[in-house]
Amino acid sequence: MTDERTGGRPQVAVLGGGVMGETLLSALLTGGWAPEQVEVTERHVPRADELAERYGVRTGASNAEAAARADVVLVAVKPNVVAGVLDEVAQVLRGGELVVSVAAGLPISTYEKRLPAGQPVVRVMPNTPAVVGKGASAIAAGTHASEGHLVLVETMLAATGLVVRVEEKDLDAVTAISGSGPAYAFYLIDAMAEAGVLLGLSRDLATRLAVATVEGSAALAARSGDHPAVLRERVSSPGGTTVAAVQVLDAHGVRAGVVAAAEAARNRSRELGQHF
Ligand SMILES: NC(=O)C1=CN([C@@H]2O[C@H](COP(=O)(O)OP(=O)(O)OC[C@H]3O[C@@H](n4cnc5c(N)ncnc54)[C@H](O)[C@@H]3O)[C@@H](O)[C@H]2O)C=CC1
Ligand SMILES: O=C(O)[C@@H]1CCC=N1
Repeated sequence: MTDERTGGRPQVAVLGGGVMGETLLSALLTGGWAPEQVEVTERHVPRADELAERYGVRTGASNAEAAARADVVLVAVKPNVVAGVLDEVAQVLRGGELVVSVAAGLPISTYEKRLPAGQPVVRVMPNTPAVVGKGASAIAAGTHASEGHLVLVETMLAATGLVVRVEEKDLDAVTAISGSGPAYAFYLIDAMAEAGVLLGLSRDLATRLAVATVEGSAALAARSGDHPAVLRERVSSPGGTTVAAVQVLDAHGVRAGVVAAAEAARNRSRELGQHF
């Protein structure tokens, strides 16, 4: 319902209340959606109860029932579950609803084949820092999605952080960089903290220093607009500690490892799409 009683906001059904479903639910509520304008389906009943309690939203197990009440159907289940969920909701869609999916790898064309003809679909690749408003999401329009649908998705994601529009062909690469990317950053933080402990710092202090350093470096990179290599050079005093450290990172192939990791993620994203 998009009338005045709902502040112009469409009714949203979030299908799947896991990590990403909860993140998007929380972003909708932060972005001005009222709890009664959002509904979550979740197969695992204790988890559904937890979300109802925490956010005051209606929860249930029936994807079809929630979709029948919704203007926007937001698919947030694992890729291997998406086909079954679409078959459930396709029966009740009236054609005007927007279907949004965050599932990794699955091409828009496969949604369009399973849904009623002409159904608007927008694909999104978000990431978990969205839960603190520091996420990075890319969105791509399906065949029948209009400018208005993209603007609506941008509004829905407004509280999550950066939102960019991309062509769908780029979403596997986006998944490899920003979708999976928080795991690379946490991997680095964990390794830095572990190194601090090895060097004699307490784990608490080492972790706080590592987190603040990565957070501060990201903020500096974002604000300065300088190339990351220039920012790295500014840390590197001639004959000092940083060049000694970076030389060891290079000798261990860390840069090549990051590139290979991203390629593996991109390839896995493609594979997920093929098993739809
Ligand atoms: N976790 C992440 O960082 C990101 C995840 N994604 C995508 O988000 C989707 C969800 O991933 P996560 O939230 O991490 O997984 P998750 O496993 O935490 O959440 C999936 C939820 O769906 C529920 N579920 C399973 N079958 C269902 C059904 N038939 N009807 C309703 N609920 C059902 C599960 O009980 C679970 O709570 C995936 O497609 C993934 O590719 C996209 C970007 C980032
Ligand atoms: O690991 C995954 O498949 C999902 C997609 C991007 C981040 N998490």
